[in-house]
Amino acid sequence: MAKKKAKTRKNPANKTSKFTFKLNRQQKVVLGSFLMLFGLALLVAFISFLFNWQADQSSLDHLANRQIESKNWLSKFGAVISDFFIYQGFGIAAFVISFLIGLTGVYLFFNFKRSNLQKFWFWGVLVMIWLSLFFGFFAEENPLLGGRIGYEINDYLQDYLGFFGTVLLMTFLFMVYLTLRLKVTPELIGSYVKKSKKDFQSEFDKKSGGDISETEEEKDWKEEVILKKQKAEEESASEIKLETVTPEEKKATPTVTPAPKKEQNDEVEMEVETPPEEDEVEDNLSKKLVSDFGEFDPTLELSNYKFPTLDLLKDYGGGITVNQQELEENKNRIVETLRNYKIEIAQIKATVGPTVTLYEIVPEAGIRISKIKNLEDDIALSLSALGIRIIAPIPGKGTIGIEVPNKNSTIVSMRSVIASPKFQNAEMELPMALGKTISNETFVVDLAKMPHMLMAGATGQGKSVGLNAILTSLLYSKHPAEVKFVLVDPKKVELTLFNKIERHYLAKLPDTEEAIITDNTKVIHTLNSLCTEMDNRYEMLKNAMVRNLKEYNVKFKNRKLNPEDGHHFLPYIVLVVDEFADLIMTAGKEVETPIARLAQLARAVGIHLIIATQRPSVNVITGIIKANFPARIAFRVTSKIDSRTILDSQGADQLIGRGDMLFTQGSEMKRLQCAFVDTPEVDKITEFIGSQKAYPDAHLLPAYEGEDNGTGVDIDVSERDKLFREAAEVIVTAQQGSASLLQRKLKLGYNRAGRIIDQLEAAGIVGPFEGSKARQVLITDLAALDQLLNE
Ligand SMILES: Nc1ncnc2c1ncn2[C@@H]1O[C@H](COP(=O)(O)OP(=O)(O)OP(=O)(O)O)[C@@H](O)[C@H]1O
Repeated sequence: MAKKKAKTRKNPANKTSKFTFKLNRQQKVVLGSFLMLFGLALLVAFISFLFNWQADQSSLDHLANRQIESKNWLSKFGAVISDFFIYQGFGIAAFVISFLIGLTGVYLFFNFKRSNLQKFWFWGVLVMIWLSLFFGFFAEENPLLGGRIGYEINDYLQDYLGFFGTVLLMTFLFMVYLTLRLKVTPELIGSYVKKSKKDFQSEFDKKSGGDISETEEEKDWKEEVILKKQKAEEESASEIKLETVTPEEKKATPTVTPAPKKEQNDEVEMEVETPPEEDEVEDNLSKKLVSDFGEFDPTLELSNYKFPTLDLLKDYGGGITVNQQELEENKNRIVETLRNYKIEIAQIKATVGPTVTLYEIVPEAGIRISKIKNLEDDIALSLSALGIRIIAPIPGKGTIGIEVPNKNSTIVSMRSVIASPKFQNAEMELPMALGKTISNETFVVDLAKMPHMLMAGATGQGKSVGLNAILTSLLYSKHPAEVKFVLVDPKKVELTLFNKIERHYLAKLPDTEEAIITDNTKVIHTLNSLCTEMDNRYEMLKNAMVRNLKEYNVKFKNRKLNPEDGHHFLPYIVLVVDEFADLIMTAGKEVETPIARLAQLARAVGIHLIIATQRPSVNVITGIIKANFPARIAFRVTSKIDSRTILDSQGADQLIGRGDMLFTQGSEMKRLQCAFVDTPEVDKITEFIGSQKAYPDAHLLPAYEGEDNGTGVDIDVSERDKLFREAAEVIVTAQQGSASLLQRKLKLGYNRAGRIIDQLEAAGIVGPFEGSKARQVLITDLAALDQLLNE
């Protein structure tokens, strides 16, 4: 039993070796010793053949005649086999064969790892052919050196490549051997030459030094110096040794396990067989596909697509101008105001941004931070400026920040942020260049990481420009195959420009005219369709055994997923909703529920949401929405309450408008000046894209089957799920009509549980869909259920 087990156990060390047939240890020893001796015999026969080949020519013709003797040390066998390998074969290069056969014997006999052997054979045979060609070329008249093969190859090459061509080819092959097999590189030769030069020099020095007689004193001094030098060298060597060797030793220690002592009385010898590793067919297939066709390129269909150029964006010119006088005045006022309240400042520093200047102050020891914070309005009054914001303390800096708006603000052009290396070199999935920070650095974030964003701001403060800036960033960085937008614009005027890129970048419901959604019912349909798309994508991810869209696409590009199984490259989908408040007011739960579902689940499948609203009140941005939108942008809002709703802290009410904004992604809050992109610029960009070759249609989302005609009341009884009854019992017992309950209790996938719920609704067991609440259960107990189902 134990033996059997041991036999089937794999030895990971031998994973790489692949054999076509299996030998046990005894067989290996027998075959190994045979091959070793056979290799030796060949060697003897070959050597002997070199001396006797002419004399043995006649014996070759009369093999059967026992009267005719052969001079070869291995007689007729030796003569025949040598003639075969040397004269008819590779010439003296055939010695390599005897070596390879002998070596194979050694490997088998001592049970060495065979991957090295394969290398020996591969390179051995190549060397043999090369040598044969070499001798065939340079010693054509001596058939023993190049053999027939050398002669023929040389003849063939001379016909096609000529004399020089053949020499060049041989030289090239020689270099290939030196580089790939012997790992000889020009650097190595260089260092070798240097070393031998040094050796030569020192030898020379020694010799010439010996001639000149040194005084005893000089000798002593030299010896001393040499000794010191040696000592220092030894020391430094031992130091280096300590550094380099220790980790290796450390690494080796835990893995070294003492080899089991061989039993002296080995009565029962256990044999461990290592079955060959089976190749993973799929993996092999994908590797083959990749090697044949290269990685899948999703951009191939629009391979001539040209990204919009920078000159489509306007340069609003001029960087930040520092007004020394203004800075000085502001500084004095801040210091004075604080002094009036007995707050002394130890240090003050100003950083000039595009719209605001940050004055960082370090108060004298013992000053309470809250005291400064409370002086916000007083400082604003003394500076007679709006939009003062006090950050006390600035996280991670240990200073207090006072942001004061500049008299003349600078426009941050979209062009400058798109052209910045930060954006151009951003290794992000969905990079968005939002604008510039207070220290005038371009601020780029990844929407894929956020994973959803909420944007609020009173009217005219820069929301639409902000949305355009985000969309522009994505247009400048992503190919139409990689990202699709679903645009919801109840105002009907803000996003219409993007209609031009419908067949490049937009996604829409099938059988709809316009890709940009302006109508409330269509919004509901589209949101539900996105939920279906999300579920479908989850199913695909599950089948592909990956966790997120990025991994899925990598796997698909590597041709590890078969398109015939329904797999295809998945673009990111960015849903942009402008005027969310308007939607919620008119459609309420019908919009909130799918938005909440998408926000909760869609991140892994590459669906990201950007929602903008004028009115960030609590009935618009509900708890569930807020909880799922960690990234928030606030433009200027009208009240502290609005600021709290959107940012969970005040500050947005202190902004100065025109793209001045606060951005938070959870913890830290950043003040930014939003990049400005004007409508004509967006027009030019969409025109540039729209005039290029496009896909036949916009990206189609799954068709939405409305509740009235879809999940319908008339689901065929015969189409009920096998677990229908069981599910009904679970629901009735728990008196809770939720799909997730079924998922947990019956261990089902989301889709199946959802379908069962629909069937339960059709059977009148649960009530209709009620948004985020669980459905009402219409049957009170199991008896009633039995009665209903048996009817
Ligand atoms: N980043 C910015 N830089 C400079 N000016 C800006 C910026 N953003 C907005 N503005 C100015 O503010 C004006 C209004 O901006 P925008 O149309 O984006 O406001 P909004 O918040 O979308 O308003 P509404 O909610 O009424 O649509 C713009 O026309 C522009 O002049």
